[in-house]
Amino acid sequence: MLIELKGNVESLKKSVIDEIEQLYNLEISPDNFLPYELAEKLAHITDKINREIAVFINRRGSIVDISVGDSAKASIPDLETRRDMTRLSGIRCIHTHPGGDARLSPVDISSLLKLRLDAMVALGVREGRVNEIYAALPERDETGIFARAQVYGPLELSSDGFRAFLGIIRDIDKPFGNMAYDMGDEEEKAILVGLETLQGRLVNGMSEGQRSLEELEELANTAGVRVVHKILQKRPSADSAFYIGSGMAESINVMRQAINANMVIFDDALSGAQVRNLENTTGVKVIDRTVLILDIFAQRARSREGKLQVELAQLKYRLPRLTGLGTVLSRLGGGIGTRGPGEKKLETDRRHIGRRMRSIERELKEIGKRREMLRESRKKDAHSTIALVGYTNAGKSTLMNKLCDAQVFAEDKLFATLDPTVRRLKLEDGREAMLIDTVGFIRKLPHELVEAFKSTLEEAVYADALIHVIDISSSEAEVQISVVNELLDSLGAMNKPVIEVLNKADLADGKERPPISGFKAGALEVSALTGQGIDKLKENISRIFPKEQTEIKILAPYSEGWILPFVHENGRVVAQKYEENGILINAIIKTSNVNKIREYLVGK
Ligand SMILES: Nc1nc2c(ncn2[C@@H]2O[C@H](COP(=O)(O)OP(=O)(O)OP(=O)(O)O)[C@@H](O)[C@H]2O)c(=O)[nH]1
Ligand SMILES: [Mg+2]
Repeated sequence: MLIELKGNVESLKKSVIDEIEQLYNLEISPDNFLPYELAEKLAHITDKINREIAVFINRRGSIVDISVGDSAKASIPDLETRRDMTRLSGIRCIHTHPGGDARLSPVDISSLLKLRLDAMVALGVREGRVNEIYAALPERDETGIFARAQVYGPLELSSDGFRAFLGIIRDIDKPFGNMAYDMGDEEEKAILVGLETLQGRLVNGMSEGQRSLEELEELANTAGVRVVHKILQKRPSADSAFYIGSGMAESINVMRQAINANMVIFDDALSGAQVRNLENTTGVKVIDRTVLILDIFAQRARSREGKLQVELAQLKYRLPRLTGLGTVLSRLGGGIGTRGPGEKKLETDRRHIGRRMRSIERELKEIGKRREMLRESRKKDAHSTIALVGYTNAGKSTLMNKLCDAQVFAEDKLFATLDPTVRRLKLEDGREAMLIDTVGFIRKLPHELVEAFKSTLEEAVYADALIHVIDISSSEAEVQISVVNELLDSLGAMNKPVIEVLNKADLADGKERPPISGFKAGALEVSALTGQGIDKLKENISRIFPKEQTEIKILAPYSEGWILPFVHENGRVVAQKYEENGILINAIIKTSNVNKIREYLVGK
């Protein structure tokens, strides 16, 4: 399967294509201008096929493109959009000349300047070896334009000079004079695009399409992208080729040049073909809501399990869309959509993806088993478990901190929590429950993510009860409630007591609350921030576990050797003391088990 190989490849043997594709896997250190291994491999392949191969490398050392045939045909038009015209593209081209003569052709030089490459390097190949090397670096003219080239050569592969090139390139690339240019050339500036397909109900004067787009902006901000424009197109349904109308796609191309945007983010999941078409027409990187959410998760995942889950979701999403995202994204070399958990670059090779997915799934299964054992041991502890669920940013973690006097990370950003966190919750009557903080929900949550986070989400499925945290200050509360309920339902987590909590009541204080429905009459107003309503909430929590556990004190005679193991098995021993006539045990056990040892109870 050919993924990113371009140019004249039809007549190549499968084995050669494989060999060329393997080049993508080469580890290239950012300070190695011309890796020895790469040069040797290129020479070897060139000798076999008797044709030019061009490899494009960015400054981080990633190969962003490979093309076979004539280097002049190796077009990388998207480089234009990457940076200001007064700066270099940050990409160098290393290509071969079969026949041994490495002198650069006029076409080589004009490609260098036209594409504002960092360097154009030619390897003359003779009998499978690098015979000689020529390299050209661009130079600015008086006005700062890259109009000339400085040619170096003939050089040898072992030459130390190559190392110096990287420094020279950095110097050349320094901003010229007082030319105005955007310091944040790595900053991602996006146009957001949504669809208004159905004439839904207006909430606070906004349609569902508008509100979803607002949320997309929040997601973009969370991911570190600046939103420079938002478009909502009214259409009866999404276009299969472009999602929006093709005319609209073309006008986005004009618009993004005018306002200097370097990416377009769509509010729904796009197919690979749609991404490809949209990227071709708009001339910039195109991503969708799913990629954005996955990117946020990738940035935030901390635990091994979380990281694996996110990577798996990313790969699942990517696999059927490789032709779309694979080409342009990888060429652009970075940013949203290319990051894996921990800044790892995502795999773009289909076979590798398959292999990686299987290995992640295996490891996750192992971790899942351990999680299950943990759950079992909690059960044995006779501890009831309560899971905090709710829309992202509703205040789940803040509430957990208040209830348990804990210091769980909470932040006014989406998806602050990814890993389920467990804390002990002391109830007024001395009993204890385990409180579990979970990942927040969001509308249009990518199903790849739900799938991958199943074992994490299962914490909610296996909990004895749920606390559904609702941000009552949000104008979106109603939609958020139904999104959460639907997701819980689909996970099969609804068949248990649910306490609904209307959080952030402090913000609504004094203000008329918009009429919101969708929650139960008994829903409790609280503020996780000020503590308002928290005691009442604790009472409610105690009430849903009617004496499931009881604290007992017994004296087990030494003749009744079964008692201590029985208590251990069915509860949690708080203290035990060996006395003259037996073992004095303090324990918390399930109420249903008290009868079996009732005759040994000693007061309370
Ligand atoms: N005014 C006010 N702000 C609150 C209250 N509860 C939480 N917040 C704020 O809301 C923001 C989100 O809180 P988190 O506790 O991180 O929300 P979360 O539900 O855990 O969010 P995710 O983990 O991202 O799903 C934070 O800035 C909190 O300070 C509240 O009762 N009143
Ligand atoms: Mg949280």
